[in-house]
Amino acid sequence: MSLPKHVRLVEVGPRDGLQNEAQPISVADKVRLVNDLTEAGLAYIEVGSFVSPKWVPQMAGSAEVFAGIQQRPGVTYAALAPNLRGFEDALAAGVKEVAVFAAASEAFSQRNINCSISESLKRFEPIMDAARSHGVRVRGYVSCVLGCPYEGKVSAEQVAPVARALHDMGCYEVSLGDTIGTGTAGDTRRLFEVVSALVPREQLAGHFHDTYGQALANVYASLLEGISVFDSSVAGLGGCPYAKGATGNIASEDVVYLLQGLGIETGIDLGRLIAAGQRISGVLGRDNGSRVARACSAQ
Ligand SMILES: CC(C)(COP(=O)([O-])OP(=O)([O-])OC[C@H]1O[C@@H](n2cnc3c(N)ncnc32)[C@H](O)[C@@H]1OP(=O)([O-])[O-])[C@@H](O)C(=O)NCCC(=O)NCCSC(=O)C[C@@](C)(O)CC(=O)[O-]
Repeated sequence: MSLPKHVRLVEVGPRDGLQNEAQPISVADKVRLVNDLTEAGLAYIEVGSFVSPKWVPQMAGSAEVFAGIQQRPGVTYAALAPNLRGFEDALAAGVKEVAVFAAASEAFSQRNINCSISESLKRFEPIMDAARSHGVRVRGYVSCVLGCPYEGKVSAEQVAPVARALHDMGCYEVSLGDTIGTGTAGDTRRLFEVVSALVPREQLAGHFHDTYGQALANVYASLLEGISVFDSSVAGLGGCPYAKGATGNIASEDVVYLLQGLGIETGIDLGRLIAAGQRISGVLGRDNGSRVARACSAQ
């Protein structure tokens, strides 16, 4: 299969990245990050989550972040919604695209959203109905597609029916998340081979965490499988509050560098992206998790 000419990056740093930080982050810093990412040319930014603040305190204030950002026409600003309440709060905040999130492992589903996989899929149905009537697009996530922090190895055959259920209920795209970053390039190729029998490849995305240093290899393996949408996080921010030991998402800067080297367009200004990552890393007082950003900033 030939490589795609264009890849779309879904920037999840402000959500998946910041949700895991222990220290409080001001609304102003979140707004600045989203605006910086817009300036860097990201066409899709996941800004926040309308989840319970008891479960994920860092995402409290997502409505204020939406109110503060400068939205550029043509850019999608999205949020997670775990239930109808979250969807309604997102709608009230003016959100035009939401994401629902399920898991391929029962134990993770319970720890993350306090219900079984099948209960979660039922919970999404009223969101899909409400989204349709308000013209809101819905993206779907499946977590733990290559491994679970509680159950260990997860097979592609466990993932495929969950991805299909999200697709069948109307999610226009399903992102497959290697939540704990244990997957290898071989596992990734097999995952997309199996899942694409039930969901078209053009409607699948890859979401890789870099815990074992395999994320970039997994992006490349996915490209070879015809996948052309990837979730990534500026400065490699992130982890998952319900996946102990999971490190950051793959760094957006590193993915852009890989894609540029392959002659694949993203529309992203790497210099501006690096600057955005340096700034938020400074705010958080942590090392920049992007190797490309670290190397470029050292020059
Ligand atoms: C789903 C629930 C709410 C169920 O949690 P629950 O406790 O079963 O829900 P409940 O309906 O019994 O409500 C409990 C309390 O939460 C409130 N509540 C209920 N819903 C909302 C809402 N939408 N917004 C704000 N508050 C809400 C509700 O009002 C009530 O408040 P109380 O009466 O106790 O004061 C909870 O488990 C939750 O919020 N979980 C979110 C977990 C999460 O955000 N995880 C991280 C995102 S997933 C991820 O990172 C993986 C991904 C996507 O990146 C891909 C990958 O890497 O794998």
